[in-house]
Amino acid sequence: MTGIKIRKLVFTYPDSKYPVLNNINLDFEPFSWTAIIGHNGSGKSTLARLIDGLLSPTAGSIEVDGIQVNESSLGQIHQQIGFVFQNPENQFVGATVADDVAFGLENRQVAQNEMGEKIDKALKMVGMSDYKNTAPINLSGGQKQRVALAGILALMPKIIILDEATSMLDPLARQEILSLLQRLKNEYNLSIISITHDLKEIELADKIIVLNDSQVVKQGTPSEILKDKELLLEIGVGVPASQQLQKLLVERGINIPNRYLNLEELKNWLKQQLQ
Ligand SMILES: Nc1ncnc2c1ncn2[C@@H]1O[C@H](COP(=O)(O)OP(=O)(O)OP(=O)(O)O)[C@@H](O)[C@H]1O
Repeated sequence: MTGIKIRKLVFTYPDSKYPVLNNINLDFEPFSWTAIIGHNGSGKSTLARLIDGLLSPTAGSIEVDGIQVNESSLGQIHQQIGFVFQNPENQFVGATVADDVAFGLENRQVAQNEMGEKIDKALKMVGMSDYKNTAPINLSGGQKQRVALAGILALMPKIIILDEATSMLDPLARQEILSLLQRLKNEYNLSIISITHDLKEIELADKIIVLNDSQVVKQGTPSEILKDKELLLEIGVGVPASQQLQKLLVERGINIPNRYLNLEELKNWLKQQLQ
């Protein structure tokens, strides 16, 4: 079980007067998908870096799976957490896809005779076995993110943090990588934390955390958060198309359910009404 417990967390960058995060209390349930949303500069990436121990809290505490995140526990924490960033190009170090996946394993000093099997398994998990000997530079954006993911999965983390990991992908590649992550999460009991501005990605979460003005201003399920149009506009996420359509239907006097419906649910509801 890998949950994360954050208590009274404060973080101020050394050259800044004001905290980026101020008195944050949060729980991330094990095996869950949590989306962190908020406008640019609201502290989402900073929070992720604090969870991974890349930054140290100014005050307060973070526990990952019962282990306090601090300098002496960094090795243990990094074994549990894998990061996927926005631009996969920045994550590549190997001349081939296989070399690249090997990099993290080499850092962990995995024995040479176990390496091949682990690389093959990770590439199979992300559907990239056929590209083992390809140079990463020759892959599409979606394929690059799959390889970056394989490099992380080879290390068998329990938590994957996606820091705007799908933001550079086209809609199809984005959908593919999100479906892959959903499948992997269920198959391997992973916890996912996704920092995102993308509504499709937000909808996948079990829980959404909204950051604003260095605080957690709201937490809830996608249906609770995505029907709050004012909040979504304030943090620059935009209002889901289904919500805009729902509003239009209500204005036309159509008696539509008073809860959040995603596009698929709205389509099905309309179909039923028209039968
Ligand atoms: N290394 C740093 N030193 C000083 N200030 C920083 C540093 N990194 C980030 N900041 C500041 O901290 C605030 C939060 O940044 P952070 O990257 O966590 O926000 P974010 O919500 O992830 O933003 P975005 O959506 O644009 O990625 C911003 O005001 C940013 O300028």
